[in-house]
Amino acid sequence: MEGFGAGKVILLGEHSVVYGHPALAGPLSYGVTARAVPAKRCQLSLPGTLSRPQRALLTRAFQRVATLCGEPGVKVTLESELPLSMGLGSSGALAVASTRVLLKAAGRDGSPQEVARLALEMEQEFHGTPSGVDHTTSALEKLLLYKRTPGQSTGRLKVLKSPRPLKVLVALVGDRSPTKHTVGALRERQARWPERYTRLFKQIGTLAAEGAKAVEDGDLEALGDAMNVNQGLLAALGLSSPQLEDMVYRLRGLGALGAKLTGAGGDGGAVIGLFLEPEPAVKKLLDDGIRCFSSQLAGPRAL
Ligand SMILES: Nc1ncnc2c1ncn2[C@@H]1O[C@H](COP(=O)(O)OP(=O)(O)O)[C@@H](O)[C@H]1O
Ligand SMILES: C[C@@](O)(CCOP(=O)(O)O)CC(=O)O
Repeated sequence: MEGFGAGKVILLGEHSVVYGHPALAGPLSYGVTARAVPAKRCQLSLPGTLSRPQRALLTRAFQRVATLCGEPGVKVTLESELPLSMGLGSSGALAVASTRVLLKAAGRDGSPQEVARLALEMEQEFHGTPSGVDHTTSALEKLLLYKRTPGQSTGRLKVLKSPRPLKVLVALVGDRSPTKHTVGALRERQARWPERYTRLFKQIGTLAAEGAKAVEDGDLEALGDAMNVNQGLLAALGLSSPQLEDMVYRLRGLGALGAKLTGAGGDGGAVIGLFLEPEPAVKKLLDDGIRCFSSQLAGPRAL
């Protein structure tokens, strides 16, 4: 038995989404697969390479969703294609994959909405107070405009249709930045200078709403411009780094319509570039030894 949870990229609106503003996010084809085999009791099997605190965290998170699924008698193993804490939603994907396989083991399929509702239990263990955008995008596997309900980790969403293929290049740079730390450090700055930070969050939320309209209108140039402006605001919030900035400028130099960090940011993480055709840029970066790949987030696919 298997369950899959997709990774995600945020095109516009990370961090401000935590404060109740909209974000535009889409699913990756890479993700996490959870596999279950019959066992005496419900358990998560983990590789010996994980540290003791990591094991404890994962076991706790798994147990929360296992309880809700009625503790089916299975042993679950995980296989991830996503780098950890690099902005691609590995924890949300893990939560969705585990939830899907536990539901299946309990004899239920579960709608994407139900999967998202249950997976939140796990995601809360990783993030504390997630906006919900990661695991919701992972469960629905659609391009979404998502807005958190104040004080909660669920929200309202609109599934967006793109008349044009929406293709991004994703490049990985620098060291891991756990989301919990980045969100926590920003929370301290926001608490100290609330008006200044609230102003920036609002502006980012407006960009996300404008970006969603640009997607629906097929105006990729307008979407790319919103991404570039969003990057400037993320840097103003203290979420970028020299390595992330270098990659942003590199992708723009390679023809990206827009480029920005995606996810939590920090010292390192993922940078996305919106391209009409990303493959030549992917090839160039791979030749230079940079970890990267392309992904289509929405829109018509070539036959
Ligand atoms: N395959 C996995 N194996 C073990 N832990 C994982 C796995 N995928 C995700 N995690 C957990 O999720 C955390 C990463 O989540 P986070 O810092 O939110 O970054 P992101 O979601 O951007 O990858 C890891 O520290 C770990 O606790
Ligand atoms: C920074 C944030 O907006 C997105 C984090 O994404 P990731 O965990 O870095 O993939 C946090 C959240 O939405 O809960």
